[in-house]
Amino acid sequence: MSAELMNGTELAREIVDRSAERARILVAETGVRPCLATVIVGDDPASVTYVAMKRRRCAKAGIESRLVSLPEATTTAELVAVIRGLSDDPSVHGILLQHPVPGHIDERAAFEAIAPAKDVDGVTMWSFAAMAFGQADGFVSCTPGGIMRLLDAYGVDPAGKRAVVVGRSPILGKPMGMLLLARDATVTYCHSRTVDLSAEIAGADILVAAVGRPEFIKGADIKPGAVVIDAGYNPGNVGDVDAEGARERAGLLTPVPGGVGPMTIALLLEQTVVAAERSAQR
Ligand SMILES: Nc1nc2c(c(=O)[nH]1)N[C@@H](CN(C=O)c1ccc(C(=O)N[C@@H](CCC(=O)O)C(=O)O)cc1)CN2
Repeated sequence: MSAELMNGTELAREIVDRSAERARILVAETGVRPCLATVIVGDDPASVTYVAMKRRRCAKAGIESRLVSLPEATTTAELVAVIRGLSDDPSVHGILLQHPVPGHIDERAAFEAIAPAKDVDGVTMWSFAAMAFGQADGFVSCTPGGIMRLLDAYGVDPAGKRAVVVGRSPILGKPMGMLLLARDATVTYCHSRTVDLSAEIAGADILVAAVGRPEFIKGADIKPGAVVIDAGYNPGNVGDVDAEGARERAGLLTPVPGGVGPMTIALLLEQTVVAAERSAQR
Protein backbone atom coordinates (compact mmCIF):
# COMPACT_ATOMS: atom_id res chain seq x y z
CA MET A 1 0.00 0.00 0.00
CA SER A 2 1.15 3.54 -0.67
CA ALA A 3 -0.59 6.23 1.32
CA GLU A 4 -2.43 9.08 -0.36
CA LEU A 5 -0.91 12.37 0.81
CA MET A 6 -3.24 15.00 2.32
CA ASN A 7 -2.32 18.29 0.68
CA GLY A 8 -2.38 20.91 3.43
CA THR A 9 -0.70 23.52 1.26
CA GLU A 10 -3.52 23.48 -1.28
CA LEU A 11 -6.36 23.44 1.26
CA ALA A 12 -4.66 26.20 3.27
CA ARG A 13 -4.39 28.32 0.12
CA GLU A 14 -8.14 27.98 -0.46
CA ILE A 15 -8.88 29.01 3.14
CA VAL A 16 -6.48 31.97 2.96
CA ASP A 17 -7.94 33.08 -0.39
CA ARG A 18 -11.47 32.99 1.05
CA SER A 19 -10.28 34.87 4.16
CA ALA A 20 -8.61 37.49 1.96
CA GLU A 21 -11.86 38.00 0.07
CA ARG A 22 -13.79 38.38 3.36
CA ALA A 23 -11.17 40.87 4.61
CA ARG A 24 -11.52 42.84 1.38
CA ILE A 25 -15.30 42.97 1.73
CA LEU A 26 -15.04 44.02 5.39
CA VAL A 27 -12.72 46.90 4.51
CA ALA A 28 -14.99 47.97 1.64
CA GLU A 29 -18.20 47.85 3.70
CA THR A 30 -17.04 49.08 7.11
CA GLY A 31 -13.54 50.52 6.72
CA VAL A 32 -12.31 47.97 9.28
CA ARG A 33 -9.11 46.15 8.25
CA PRO A 34 -8.50 42.94 10.25
CA CYS A 35 -5.44 43.33 12.49
CA LEU A 36 -3.43 40.56 14.13
CA ALA A 37 -0.96 41.48 16.88
CA THR A 38 1.84 38.96 17.28
CA VAL A 39 3.88 38.92 20.47
CA ILE A 40 7.24 37.16 20.52
CA VAL A 41 9.55 37.02 23.54
CA GLY A 42 13.25 36.38 22.89
CA ASP A 43 14.83 35.31 19.62
CA ASP A 44 14.37 31.55 19.35
CA PRO A 45 15.22 31.01 15.65
CA ALA A 46 12.32 28.61 14.94
CA SER A 47 9.81 31.00 16.53
CA VAL A 48 11.25 33.94 14.59
CA THR A 49 10.79 31.93 11.37
CA TYR A 50 7.19 30.95 12.19
CA VAL A 51 6.29 34.53 13.11
CA ALA A 52 7.80 35.79 9.85
CA MET A 53 5.76 33.19 7.91
CA LYS A 54 2.56 34.27 9.65
CA ARG A 55 3.25 37.95 8.97
CA ARG A 56 3.97 37.28 5.29
CA ARG A 57 0.70 35.42 4.90
CA CYS A 58 -1.22 38.16 6.74
CA ALA A 59 0.20 40.70 4.30
CA LYS A 60 -0.88 38.57 1.32
CA ALA A 61 -4.40 38.25 2.74
CA GLY A 62 -4.83 41.97 3.40
CA ILE A 63 -4.63 41.51 7.17
CA GLU A 64 -2.65 44.11 9.08
CA SER A 65 0.03 42.48 11.18
CA ARG A 66 1.49 44.25 14.20
CA LEU A 67 4.66 42.80 15.72
CA VAL A 68 5.55 43.21 19.38
CA SER A 69 9.03 41.83 19.90
CA LEU A 70 10.09 41.66 23.57
CA PRO A 71 13.52 40.86 25.02
CA GLU A 72 14.33 37.45 26.53
CA ALA A 73 14.49 39.01 30.03
CA THR A 74 10.86 40.18 29.94
CA THR A 75 9.03 39.23 33.15
CA THR A 76 5.62 37.60 33.37
CA ALA A 77 4.14 40.82 34.75
CA GLU A 78 5.57 42.87 31.88
CA LEU A 79 4.32 40.40 29.27
CA VAL A 80 0.86 40.25 30.86
CA ALA A 81 0.72 44.07 30.83
CA VAL A 82 1.61 44.18 27.11
CA ILE A 83 -1.03 41.57 26.24
CA ARG A 84 -3.68 43.32 28.36
CA GLY A 85 -2.88 46.52 26.47
CA LEU A 86 -3.50 44.74 23.16
CA SER A 87 -6.69 43.19 24.57
CA ASP A 88 -7.94 46.71 25.36
CA ASP A 89 -6.87 48.21 22.00
CA PRO A 90 -9.95 48.41 19.72
CA SER A 91 -7.78 48.51 16.57
CA VAL A 92 -6.45 44.99 17.33
CA HIS A 93 -8.79 42.09 16.46
CA GLY A 94 -6.59 39.08 17.13
CA ILE A 95 -3.68 38.39 19.49
CA LEU A 96 -1.08 35.67 19.07
CA LEU A 97 1.56 34.91 21.67
CA GLN A 98 4.20 32.79 19.96
CA HIS A 99 4.89 29.59 21.89
CA PRO A 100 7.23 28.68 23.56
CA VAL A 101 8.08 31.66 25.75
CA PRO A 102 11.33 31.63 27.79
CA GLY A 103 11.23 29.22 30.74
CA HIS A 104 11.07 31.88 33.48
CA ILE A 105 7.72 33.17 32.17
CA ASP A 106 4.38 31.81 33.34
CA GLU A 107 3.00 31.06 29.88
CA ARG A 108 -0.50 30.22 31.17
CA ALA A 109 -0.77 33.61 32.90
CA ALA A 110 0.31 35.30 29.67
CA PHE A 111 -2.18 33.36 27.53
CA GLU A 112 -4.99 34.19 29.96
CA ALA A 113 -4.33 37.92 29.46
CA ILE A 114 -5.69 37.54 25.90
CA ALA A 115 -9.31 38.70 25.71
CA PRO A 116 -11.49 35.73 24.61
CA ALA A 117 -12.91 37.72 21.67
CA LYS A 118 -9.32 38.22 20.37
CA ASP A 119 -8.04 34.71 21.10
CA VAL A 120 -7.72 33.79 17.42
CA ASP A 121 -5.01 31.23 18.28
CA GLY A 122 -7.42 29.40 20.63
CA VAL A 123 -5.05 29.19 23.58
CA THR A 124 -7.07 30.47 26.54
CA MET A 125 -9.01 28.40 29.05
CA TRP A 126 -12.18 30.15 27.89
CA SER A 127 -11.57 29.07 24.28
CA PHE A 128 -10.78 25.53 25.38
CA ALA A 129 -14.00 25.32 27.39
CA ALA A 130 -16.05 26.82 24.54
CA MET A 131 -14.58 24.21 22.19
CA ALA A 132 -15.16 21.36 24.66
CA PHE A 133 -18.79 22.41 25.15
CA GLY A 134 -19.32 22.88 21.41
CA GLN A 135 -19.97 26.65 21.64
CA ALA A 136 -19.48 28.30 18.25
CA ASP A 137 -18.55 31.73 19.66
CA GLY A 138 -15.07 30.59 20.77
CA PHE A 139 -11.99 30.18 18.59
CA VAL A 140 -10.42 26.78 18.12
CA SER A 141 -6.74 26.05 18.69
CA CYS A 142 -5.31 26.48 15.19
CA THR A 143 -3.41 23.23 14.63
CA PRO A 144 -6.20 20.90 15.84
CA GLY A 145 -8.76 23.05 14.02
CA GLY A 146 -6.72 22.79 10.83
CA ILE A 147 -6.44 19.03 11.22
CA MET A 148 -10.23 18.68 11.50
CA ARG A 149 -10.60 20.69 8.27
CA LEU A 150 -8.12 18.37 6.53
CA LEU A 151 -10.05 15.30 7.72
CA ASP A 152 -13.28 16.80 6.39
CA ALA A 153 -11.69 17.73 3.06
CA TYR A 154 -10.51 14.15 2.57
CA GLY A 155 -13.87 12.65 3.55
CA VAL A 156 -12.70 11.16 6.85
CA ASP A 157 -15.65 10.89 9.23
CA PRO A 158 -14.31 10.35 12.77
CA ALA A 159 -17.65 8.95 14.04
CA GLY A 160 -17.16 5.47 15.49
CA LYS A 161 -13.44 5.41 14.61
CA ARG A 162 -10.70 4.68 17.10
CA ALA A 163 -8.63 7.86 17.31
CA VAL A 164 -5.30 7.85 19.11
CA VAL A 165 -3.65 11.18 19.98
CA VAL A 166 -0.01 10.85 20.96
CA GLY A 167 0.78 13.94 23.03
CA ARG A 168 -1.21 16.01 25.51
CA SER A 169 -0.02 19.61 25.18
CA PRO A 170 -2.60 22.31 25.96
CA ILE A 171 -2.62 23.83 22.46
CA LEU A 172 -2.30 20.64 20.42
CA GLY A 173 -2.85 17.18 21.91
CA LYS A 174 -5.57 17.99 24.44
CA PRO A 175 -7.82 20.07 22.16
CA MET A 176 -7.22 17.59 19.31
CA GLY A 177 -8.75 14.78 21.34
CA MET A 178 -11.70 16.97 22.35
CA LEU A 179 -12.46 17.89 18.73
CA LEU A 180 -12.35 14.24 17.67
CA LEU A 181 -14.59 13.30 20.61
CA ALA A 182 -17.06 16.00 19.56
CA ARG A 183 -17.27 14.20 16.22
CA ASP A 184 -18.01 10.87 17.95
CA ALA A 185 -14.60 9.21 17.67
CA THR A 186 -13.50 6.88 20.46
CA VAL A 187 -10.46 8.78 21.67
CA THR A 188 -7.35 7.55 23.46
CA TYR A 189 -4.64 9.93 24.64
CA CYS A 190 -1.12 8.50 24.80
CA HIS A 191 1.83 10.09 26.60
CA SER A 192 5.13 9.38 28.28
CA ARG A 193 3.48 7.11 30.91
CA THR A 194 1.48 5.04 28.39
CA VAL A 195 2.39 1.40 29.05
CA ASP A 196 2.25 -0.20 25.58
CA LEU A 197 2.35 2.64 23.03
CA SER A 198 2.88 0.29 20.05
CA ALA A 199 -0.31 -1.62 20.89
CA GLU A 200 -2.31 1.62 21.22
CA ILE A 201 -1.00 2.89 17.88
CA ALA A 202 -1.71 -0.43 16.19
CA GLY A 203 -5.40 -0.04 17.10
CA ALA A 204 -5.75 3.47 15.67
CA ASP A 205 -7.99 4.15 12.67
CA ILE A 206 -6.97 7.80 13.03
CA LEU A 207 -3.55 8.52 14.49
CA VAL A 208 -2.46 12.03 15.44
CA ALA A 209 1.22 12.38 16.29
CA ALA A 210 1.85 15.47 18.41
CA VAL A 211 4.80 14.55 20.56
CA GLY A 212 7.53 16.90 19.35
CA ARG A 213 10.08 14.12 18.83
CA PRO A 214 11.45 13.46 15.33
CA GLU A 215 10.21 10.23 13.72
CA PHE A 216 8.99 8.97 17.09
CA ILE A 217 6.12 6.94 15.55
CA LYS A 218 7.44 3.91 13.69
CA GLY A 219 5.82 2.84 10.43
CA ALA A 220 5.65 -0.80 11.54
CA ASP A 221 3.26 0.12 14.39
CA ILE A 222 0.71 1.79 12.11
CA LYS A 223 -2.51 -0.07 11.32
CA PRO A 224 -2.71 -0.77 7.57
CA GLY A 225 -5.01 1.78 5.93
CA ALA A 226 -5.04 4.16 8.92
CA VAL A 227 -5.33 7.93 8.59
CA VAL A 228 -2.05 9.31 9.92
CA ILE A 229 -1.76 12.98 10.88
CA ASP A 230 1.78 14.15 11.53
CA ALA A 231 1.60 17.35 13.59
CA GLY A 232 5.33 17.39 14.27
CA TYR A 233 7.44 20.42 13.34
CA ASN A 234 10.95 19.38 14.36
CA PRO A 235 14.07 21.10 13.00
CA GLY A 236 14.82 20.37 9.37
CA ASN A 237 11.14 19.87 8.53
CA VAL A 238 11.10 16.42 10.12
CA GLY A 239 7.78 15.23 11.50
CA ASP A 240 6.93 13.04 14.48
CA VAL A 241 6.23 10.08 12.18
CA ASP A 242 8.72 7.94 10.26
CA ALA A 243 7.40 9.16 6.92
CA GLU A 244 8.86 6.37 4.79
CA GLY A 245 7.41 3.65 6.98
CA ALA A 246 4.07 5.43 7.24
CA ARG A 247 3.78 5.71 3.45
CA GLU A 248 3.95 1.92 3.24
CA ARG A 249 1.10 1.30 5.67
CA ALA A 250 -1.20 4.32 6.01
CA GLY A 251 -4.23 4.97 3.81
CA LEU A 252 -3.98 8.75 4.17
CA LEU A 253 -0.98 10.66 5.47
CA THR A 254 -0.12 14.31 6.04
CA PRO A 255 3.34 15.13 4.66
CA VAL A 256 5.91 17.29 6.48
CA PRO A 257 6.25 19.90 5.12
CA GLY A 258 3.00 20.67 3.33
CA GLY A 259 0.47 19.02 5.63
CA VAL A 260 -0.55 20.33 9.03
CA GLY A 261 1.79 23.37 9.17
CA PRO A 262 0.15 25.49 6.45
CA MET A 263 -3.28 24.64 7.88
CA THR A 264 -2.24 26.07 11.28
CA ILE A 265 -1.50 29.43 9.69
CA ALA A 266 -4.62 29.33 7.50
CA LEU A 267 -6.85 28.85 10.56
CA LEU A 268 -5.10 31.73 12.33
CA LEU A 269 -5.83 34.07 9.42
CA GLU A 270 -9.41 32.86 9.04
CA GLN A 271 -10.14 33.35 12.74
CA THR A 272 -8.56 36.83 12.68
CA VAL A 273 -10.97 37.83 9.92
CA VAL A 274 -13.90 36.37 11.88
CA ALA A 275 -12.82 38.32 14.99
CA ALA A 276 -12.69 41.53 12.93
CA GLU A 277 -16.11 40.85 11.39
CA ARG A 278 -17.58 40.30 14.85
CA SER A 279 -16.03 43.49 16.19
CA ALA A 280 -17.46 45.46 13.25
CA GLN A 281 -20.95 44.11 14.06
CA ARG A 282 -20.80 45.24 17.71
N1 LIG B 1 0.98 30.46 19.70
C1 LIG B 1 1.36 29.40 18.96
N2 LIG B 1 2.62 28.97 19.01
C2 LIG B 1 2.96 27.89 18.26
C3 LIG B 1 2.02 27.25 17.42
C4 LIG B 1 0.71 27.74 17.39
O1 LIG B 1 -0.19 27.21 16.68
N3 LIG B 1 0.40 28.81 18.17
N4 LIG B 1 2.43 26.21 16.59
C5 LIG B 1 3.82 25.83 16.51
C6 LIG B 1 4.63 26.24 15.35
N5 LIG B 1 3.96 26.93 14.27
C7 LIG B 1 3.36 28.11 14.49
O2 LIG B 1 3.62 28.87 15.37
C8 LIG B 1 4.10 26.48 12.93
C9 LIG B 1 5.06 25.58 12.57
C10 LIG B 1 5.22 25.19 11.24
C11 LIG B 1 4.41 25.73 10.26
C12 LIG B 1 4.56 25.39 8.83
O3 LIG B 1 3.75 25.82 8.02
N6 LIG B 1 5.57 24.64 8.43
C13 LIG B 1 5.79 24.34 7.03
C14 LIG B 1 7.26 24.22 6.76
C15 LIG B 1 8.00 25.46 7.07
C16 LIG B 1 9.22 25.67 6.22
O4 LIG B 1 9.09 25.57 5.02
O5 LIG B 1 10.25 25.97 6.79
C17 LIG B 1 5.06 23.07 6.66
O6 LIG B 1 4.79 22.24 7.55
O7 LIG B 1 4.77 22.92 5.49
C18 LIG B 1 3.45 26.63 10.62
C19 LIG B 1 3.29 27.01 11.95
C20 LIG B 1 4.63 26.27 17.73
N7 LIG B 1 4.23 27.44 18.30
